[in-house]
Amino acid sequence: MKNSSFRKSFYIACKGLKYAIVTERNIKIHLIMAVLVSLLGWYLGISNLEWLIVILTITLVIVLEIVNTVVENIVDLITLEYHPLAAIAKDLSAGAVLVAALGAAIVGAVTFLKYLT
Ligand SMILES: Nc1ncnc2c1ncn2[C@@H]1O[C@H](COP(=O)(O)OP(=O)(O)OP(=O)(O)O)[C@@H](O)[C@H]1O
Repeated sequence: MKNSSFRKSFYIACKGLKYAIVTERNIKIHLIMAVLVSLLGWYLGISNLEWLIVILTITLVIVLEIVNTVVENIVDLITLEYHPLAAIAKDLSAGAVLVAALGAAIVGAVTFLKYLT
């Protein structure tokens, strides 16, 4: 019973991830960037600690992009009419992704530049 419920939760989570990847252009871009950054990390032989930081950073950006999609869908469910609060909610959510992406760019620069110079 518990196993079957865990399997169902896992299936539902995978369905959500599939939806995000199929419908969200930005998530596709983040995933392609994640693969490229991982290949670069492997090529340059970055340390275990650097891998941890890079993986956490990639995870943070992708998780926030998924949460941004959640916010957009909930706002659209509440109203498709123009509403200033809808704009604020969506803009804040997009702002959170931007902060994480800027942080990721800094992490990437600090981690990789020393191997490339
Ligand atoms: N109901 C609304 N009322 C007011 N402004 C809105 C509304 N829906 C969207 N907006 C404005 O349009 C912007 C883009 O919203 P939209 O839902 O189109 O996201 P998107 O362009 O699909 O984002 P992403 O590219 O991250 O998927 C929002 O950040 C907000 O400023």
